[in-house]
Amino acid sequence: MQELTDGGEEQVRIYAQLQPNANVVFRGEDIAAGAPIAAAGTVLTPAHIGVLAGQGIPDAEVFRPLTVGVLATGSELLEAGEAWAPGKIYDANGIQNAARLRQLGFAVERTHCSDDPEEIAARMQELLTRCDAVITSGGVSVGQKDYLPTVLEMLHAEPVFAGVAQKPGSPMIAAQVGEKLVFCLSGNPFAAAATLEQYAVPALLRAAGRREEDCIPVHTRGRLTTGFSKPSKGTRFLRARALGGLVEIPGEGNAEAHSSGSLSAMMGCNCLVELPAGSGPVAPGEEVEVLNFVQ
Ligand SMILES: Nc1nc2c(c(=O)[nH]1)N[C@H]1C(S)=C(S)[C@@H](COP(=O)(O)OP(=O)(O)OC[C@H]3O[C@@H](n4cnc5c(N)ncnc54)[C@H](O)[C@@H]3O)O[C@H]1N2
Ligand code: MOO
Repeated sequence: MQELTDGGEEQVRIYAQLQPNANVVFRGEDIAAGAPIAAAGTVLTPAHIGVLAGQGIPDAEVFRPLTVGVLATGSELLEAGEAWAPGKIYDANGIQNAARLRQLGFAVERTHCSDDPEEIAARMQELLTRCDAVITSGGVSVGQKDYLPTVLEMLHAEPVFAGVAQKPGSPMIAAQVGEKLVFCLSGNPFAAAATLEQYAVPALLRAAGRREEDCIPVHTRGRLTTGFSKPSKGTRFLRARALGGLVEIPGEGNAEAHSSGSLSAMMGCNCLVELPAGSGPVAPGEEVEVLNFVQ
């Protein structure tokens, strides 16, 4: 290296002993000839694409991106931008679920409809003809206008499971219409977001061709920097931010920030904290189970 000389042009004094092959990059040093670059089912990151291009490989065989139909149900729903009227709320679930699915590489067709079983069935049928799977929100519980169970029967859906023993999102339903998966999530916005991560995202990513271990939220343990004041009779999932082994539950001192109907505390969160059935309040310094959102 010229920094290890006196810089002489005609005669040069070299200050360091040369080592054979020092500072030489050998052919095949980065990737040996014939070595696999990525196993089947690997998500191609910019680094994978860079390595492929560096080997002169212009294209790679990939799975077809799946299209997911996102249907928000509820006669109270308005599209953001529409004029508000009494009794109405803006559709947050549809847009949030669609954005999350797009972030994971899915194509999305999004729409919303009223609490009318014929209309829900028609919209779901349309989405099923064009999409590989459908995610709905709202109308899954036992209220008079909760028609999703009826609609699934109308479409001769095969149940996969109905109900999950947790808060939030307990009344969700997973079913198959023909070969296609349908997830009917609760209308409460945080319940929809949490169960999308826990149940729909892993199944859809697996169907899209990802390796199984890359489809499931990774479980880690973390130490709380903030607490949660309510006891948990059943299994409870809280939205949280995990970084470097520390976990912050947002909205400290305000358990209502964690109600299924509140969404804003979800901003900036990257995981769910699992509080087992029968837990009391949790305090800073305690260790908790963390489910990291799939990247
Ligand atoms: N008798 C019982 N009632 C309820 C039970 C139960 O076990 N027994 N479970 C409760 C739980 S837990 C949940 S979760 C909800 C789920 O109900 P639905 O899925 O039928 O949800 P909706 O009533 O349609 O909506 C709930 C809430 O969320 C609002 N919402 C709906 N869609 C959207 C959207 N796209 N964007 C924003 N907000 C939305 C809706 O207006 C309601 O306020 O059932 C309980 N009941
Ligand atoms: O499951 Mo519900 O989301 O607890 O309100």
